[in-house]
Order: sequence, then C-alpha cells, then structure tokens
Amino acid sequence: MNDIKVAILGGEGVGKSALIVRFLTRRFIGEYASSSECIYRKRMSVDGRQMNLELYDPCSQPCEGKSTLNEQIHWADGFVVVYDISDRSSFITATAIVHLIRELSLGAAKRESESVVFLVGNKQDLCHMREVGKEEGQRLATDGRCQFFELSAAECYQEVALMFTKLVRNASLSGKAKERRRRPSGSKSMAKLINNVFGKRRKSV
Ligand SMILES: Nc1nc2c(ncn2[C@@H]2O[C@H](COP(=O)(O)OP(=O)(O)OP(=O)(O)O)[C@@H](O)[C@H]2O)c(=O)[nH]1
Repeated sequence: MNDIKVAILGGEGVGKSALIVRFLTRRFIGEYASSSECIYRKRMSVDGRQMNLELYDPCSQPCEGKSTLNEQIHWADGFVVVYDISDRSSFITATAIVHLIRELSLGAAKRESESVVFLVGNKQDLCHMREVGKEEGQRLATDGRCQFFELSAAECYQEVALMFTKLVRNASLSGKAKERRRRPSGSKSMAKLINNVFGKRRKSV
C-alpha cells in the first residue's frame, strides 16, 4: 500500500477546503469551518494500485499548535497551491509559496526527489471578476515547475477529481515518496513529525 501525503496550501478563503470536500464527497456546500487544521484520509485506487491518501487542510486563522509552512512543506509528498482568480493578493501569496517549496527542495539537495506541485487557479466561475490572467498562472507554473489548472470547486466535480487523481499518481512516482518508502527509518521519523505537527486531528470522509 502506498502512502501519499498532499498539502493544500494558499491564501485565506481561496477555496482550499471547498476543493478537498468536493473531491471527497462530490459536493460543494458553500461554507466550511476554518478554525482548525486537519488531515482528511481516503483510500483510493490509481492505475490498479491501492493508495492511502492524506490531505492536509491548513487553518488560516491563528489556532492552537498550528504548524508552520516549512513543517507542512517537509511533511508532504505533493502540493496543491491554490489561488483565487478574482483576488490578486491570493496570487501573490501562491507565488511566494511556490518559490518557498522550490527553495526548500533545493535545500534538500537532490533534484530527483523534487516534490510534485500543482498550481490551481480556483473560482473560474468568477471570471467576470477576474484579477489574475490565465497566462500569469501559466507563467508561474512554468517558472515553478508546476502543472497548472484553472477550475471551479463550485461548478465542476470532474475537473477537481481529475486534478487530485493526477496529483496522487505523480506524487506516488516522485522521488520523495519513493525515498520515504525505501527508508523505513525515514517513515518512522515522518510519522513522529505528523504526530508532533498535527496531533490527533485527523478526519475520514
Ligand atoms: N464562486 C466560488 N466560490 C468558491 C469556490 N470555491 C470556494 N468558494 C467560496 O470561497 C469561500 C472560501 O472557501 P473555503 O473553501 O472555506 O476557502 P479556504 O481556502 O479553505 O478558506 P480558509 O481556510 O479560511 O483559508 C467560501 O465562501 C466558498 O463557498 C469556487 O470555485 N467558486
């Protein structure tokens, strides 16, 4: 069984929880609690392989035992960095996160263990209020070695599901996840880190 850890990162209110809930339940419910960070778990089959997926949803508000962005980046095998196409400041935040992920992977040295990063411009249904051009998203994705998606958690389940499935597939093949599977001591310390960082707050949907 492959364990894949994915962190959904981005500015406040960009739709991180909406994307996760859409993927896990197929529903868009409009409002989501954001007072604590949590990990959602899902078992899924990708290309005939069973995966244990953990999706980390951070808390934008100050909350008890909150993990730092660096800790989240070290924990995850793959990332969805989200911005809202109708909010330029969220794109600036997403840009800083992508750069930080890449700086930290350079710190971790080996290029082949580089993390998988998907850049998502959410709220495509609000394109009449667009503040971030599609080509700007594409440019950031190219610079940050990300795959790029523009979609709407509110309107389209299929695109959200395809994006997450592709991410899980790519992350499971990435050097980072493979390295963790090869080194049991690494997974032990990773498990310890998860407990330290996230305590017992885990959810299954
Ligand atoms: N129009 C539109 N609204 C969306 C979409 N996705 C999320 N929203 C709305 O955006 C708001 C924030 O969504 P959340 O999923 O709570 O965003 P978040 O990034 O998890 O928020 P924090 O945890 O507070 O940072 C909610 O009112 C959602 O209904 C979308 O695709 N289109």
